[in-house]
Amino acid sequence: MTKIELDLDLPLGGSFRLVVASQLPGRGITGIFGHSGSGKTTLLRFIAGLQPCKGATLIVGGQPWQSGKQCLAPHKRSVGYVFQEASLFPHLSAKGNLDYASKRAWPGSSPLKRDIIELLGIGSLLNRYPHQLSGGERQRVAIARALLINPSILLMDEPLAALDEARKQEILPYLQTLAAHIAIPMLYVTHSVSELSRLADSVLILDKGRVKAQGDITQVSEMLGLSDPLHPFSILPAQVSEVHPHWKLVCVKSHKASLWLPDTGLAVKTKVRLIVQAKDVSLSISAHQDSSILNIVPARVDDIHSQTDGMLVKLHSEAGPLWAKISLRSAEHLQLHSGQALYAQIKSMALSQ
Ligand SMILES: Nc1ncnc2c1ncn2[C@@H]1O[C@H](COP(=O)(O)OP(=O)(O)OP(=O)(O)O)[C@@H](O)[C@H]1O
Repeated sequence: MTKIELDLDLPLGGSFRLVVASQLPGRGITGIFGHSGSGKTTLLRFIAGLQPCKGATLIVGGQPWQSGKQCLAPHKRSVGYVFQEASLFPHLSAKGNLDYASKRAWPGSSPLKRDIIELLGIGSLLNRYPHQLSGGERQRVAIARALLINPSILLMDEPLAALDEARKQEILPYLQTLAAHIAIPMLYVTHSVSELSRLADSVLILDKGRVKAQGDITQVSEMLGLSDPLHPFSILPAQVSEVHPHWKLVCVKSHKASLWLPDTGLAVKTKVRLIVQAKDVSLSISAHQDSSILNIVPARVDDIHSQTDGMLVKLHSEAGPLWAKISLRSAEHLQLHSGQALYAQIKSMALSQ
């Protein structure tokens, strides 16, 4: 496994310093998340050898890329890099771009070219030139090209940021399939929580150059959910337990609760993540039987934060940890207090597979 060990303290112009001492998983997608200017791109550039940092340590799969005085030059690091804009050679077809990479592949066992082409669904595009491809197709070819050099790590810096929503939705399933099939670590920089919740197994959250949290996405979900304090949300891991064709609903089990969602064709046992916006959770003292809301779960108040536009309530619910955003009037009406037992009504939630 190509585990990544990082230890760097990098002062950059002004008062900004990037300080990271972490170990990142050797497989799957690790999301690098943080506000603009938090140091995400600088971290990828350091790993690629493009951003020098004296005294830092970087061990990739047991190989020291930087340690003490030793520092591998960028061209000696087996890194695949995918940027926001697909940087394909415009004078080469998609196939020409891929061949360029395979001729320069690092030695060692690598996935087959035809498998990478298939995983990214670009077989029918090979004879086209970059200007004849859509943004999403160009990006899929760019990812294939980055993988064909047989890298030890794939670095992706906001690879979907330049695409419209429809193109993003088109490319996400390919990235999910890649992560499941390619046995190298992929570091994925993004501002998008929905991309993170859909793709990342583990997350490193940067804040002003420091690691604010790191771990499995469910371990850091509370921090992620508060990354925009005005629009908090919760991430709940769940699994489809039942499909109900008559109601056109599926039932998912999240922690101890069973929640109902519109049927989008998911099979029983499919693992999903639910994103629940705090504004979509309301609270009641009793479990209303006469409500059209499908999902009502017992909960206990953990904490209450006063915000400019209402109260943010941290709940321990049968579906897992939940944030609810309610008005000050409702909080007073419910006589809200820590430890109080009540019911959380989840009005809607997004599902990412
Ligand atoms: N070569 C440099 N010299 C001086 N300062 C730099 C340099 N490169 C980056 N910075 C500063 O370091 C900080 C982190 O930049 P970085 O590009 O890593 O952030 P980011 O999290 O990727 O931001 P964004 O999401 O906007 O792309 C910023 O304040 C930036 O201005």
